[in-house]
Amino acid sequence: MTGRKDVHHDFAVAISWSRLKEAIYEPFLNQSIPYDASPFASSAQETKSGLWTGTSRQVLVAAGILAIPFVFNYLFAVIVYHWTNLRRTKRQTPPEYPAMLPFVGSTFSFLWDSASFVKKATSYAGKLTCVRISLLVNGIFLVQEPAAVADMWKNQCLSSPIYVYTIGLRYMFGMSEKALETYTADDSGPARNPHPSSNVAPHNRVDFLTHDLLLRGLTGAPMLPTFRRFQTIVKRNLGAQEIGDEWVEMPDLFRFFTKNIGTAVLEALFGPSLLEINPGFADDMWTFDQEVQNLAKRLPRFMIPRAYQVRNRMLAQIQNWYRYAREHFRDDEDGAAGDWDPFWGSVMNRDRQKSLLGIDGQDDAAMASADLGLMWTSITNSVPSTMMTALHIFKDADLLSRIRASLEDTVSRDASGVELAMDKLLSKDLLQSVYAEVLRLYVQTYITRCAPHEDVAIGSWWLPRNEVGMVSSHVSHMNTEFWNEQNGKHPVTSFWAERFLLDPSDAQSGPMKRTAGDMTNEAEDKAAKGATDGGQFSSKGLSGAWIPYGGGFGACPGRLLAKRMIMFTSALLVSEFDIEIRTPEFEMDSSHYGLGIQKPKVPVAFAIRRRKACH
Ligand code: HEM
Repeated sequence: MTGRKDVHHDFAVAISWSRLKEAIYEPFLNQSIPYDASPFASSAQETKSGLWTGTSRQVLVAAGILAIPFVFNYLFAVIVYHWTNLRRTKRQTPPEYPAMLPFVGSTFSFLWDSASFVKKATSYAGKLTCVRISLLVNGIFLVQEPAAVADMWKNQCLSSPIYVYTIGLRYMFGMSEKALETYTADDSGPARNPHPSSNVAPHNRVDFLTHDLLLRGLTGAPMLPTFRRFQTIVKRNLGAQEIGDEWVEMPDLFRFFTKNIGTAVLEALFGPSLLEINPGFADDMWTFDQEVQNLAKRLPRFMIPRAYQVRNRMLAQIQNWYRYAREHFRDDEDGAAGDWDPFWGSVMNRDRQKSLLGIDGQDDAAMASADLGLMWTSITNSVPSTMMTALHIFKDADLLSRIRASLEDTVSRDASGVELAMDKLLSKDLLQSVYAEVLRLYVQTYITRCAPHEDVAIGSWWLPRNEVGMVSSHVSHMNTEFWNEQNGKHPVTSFWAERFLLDPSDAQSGPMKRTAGDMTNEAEDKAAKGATDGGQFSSKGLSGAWIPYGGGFGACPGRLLAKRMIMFTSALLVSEFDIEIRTPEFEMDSSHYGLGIQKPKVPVAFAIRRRKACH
């Protein structure tokens, strides 16, 4: 027995080949010892356990031998990683983040522990950096160094989201491989002029055509009519709720928002017909949203049947809508239907039909996948962010009364109801700061770029040609090197309504961290007294740091509409209703990390009543 222990001990201390051989062969040798002549086993039971010990040790040792190349490989990767970071030269490719398992690389950590893995992988010596992570199929570059992120937005070659489009359309929104071929073949870029090295036919420039239609539809002339529809529908939806002077208890704030605000987003953008002919569509959207991260992880149908069922149902409902709208919509040669009609909603949808169906391989089914993506993006980002803005305001009585006071010159009422002057509302400092802080705190999205034709300089690194660069908004938003935390009083992980208010005479104010050297005497005095006079909303200098909407030419085309929807809805609720939050403490859910905005993990109960001042 002692001899066996020694073998184990020696193996652990020094891996010597002769000992390993001995350890592997010994159990076989033991098997040949006659039962009754065995010096070790005195019973059948003991023989069995002796054999078991031997076999398991053999397996362990064999595994140990097999692991040796992996261990060396890992150690080598660790050395290269540190070497590259410590001896950085200008314009080098970001180093590979060491991963124990070859082929699989960091896949499991990236998919199942994203928040902490991405945070860990993208910081070196306490600062944000750029790094390559290897995944099952290929690798991606995580880009977090602020200068590199800012360059991602500036460089026209990096403005195409086509890579993430193809991934999203294939795995999340169910587009067929045939239709996807045009997407994967398009290397012409999203700009009006195609990349000089690209040979894609003009009618197949799906990247440009999609982006251009979205920009025109969501930031151009049709945006305001869409927003006005949204205002009318929200007021109609809230008016239809049975809420009077008495408190009404409700179990789930998110449900309240999906019902009243989510349907308003859908109806304003896509018209009432979509929801009228598919009464379950809005609810299906939230079921789909619960499942979408499983689809993004590429889990097969038998593991997540509900995800595939709800997706199929929604794709069929969208195609129903096309048929209905085609049958009922009438326009004349002057385009009298204008920017909005009840069948297609925004003119953008009519234009998308005309343009996108002309692309090779596209049909109604492919179009439905693209529209499901657009619908999901528009509603699942704006509803939770509106809810979190309102929730923070109503949770804090002092903040609520300051916001109410600031909105006094914005609200007017007449016989037809309440009106909010949007030009004034959009420039309210405190409300803008709350909105910006909510997006900073809760948006957990990846912004993905790829330059198919050339290597691109990002900060002091190179992003190689045809490789995918990805920025996590959350990592940038939690950068303690950048954000002002007022010496720990307002950590980046917590909500601070005034974070984006800059008072020039107060060096402790503003979104960015400032050093003591920046302070004037007056500012030092104020800081010592802890005084703040408010200040003005400021987003100056935040281009590589506050990135809830991505950035540059590829930035979210819905951002202007989203800001209007969030600020309008919050202001409307604040001026028309009292809300008491009954579940003040809750955890936020990070399970959608990379795909959008956090929501509370549990239903947030609340009570609501119409404000007496509003009658
Ligand atoms: C708070 C709300 C929202 C947030 C945080 C958000 C965030 C984002 C982000 C991070 C991107 C990627 C941008 C990039 O690659 O640089 C994006 C893309 C996009 N967003 Fe938004 N979004 C919001 C609301 C909306 C709304 C309301 C719409 C539609 C009405 C919309 C439509 C889109 C579309 C269509 C894209 C893809 C754009 C393209 O590829 O050209 N988003 N959004």
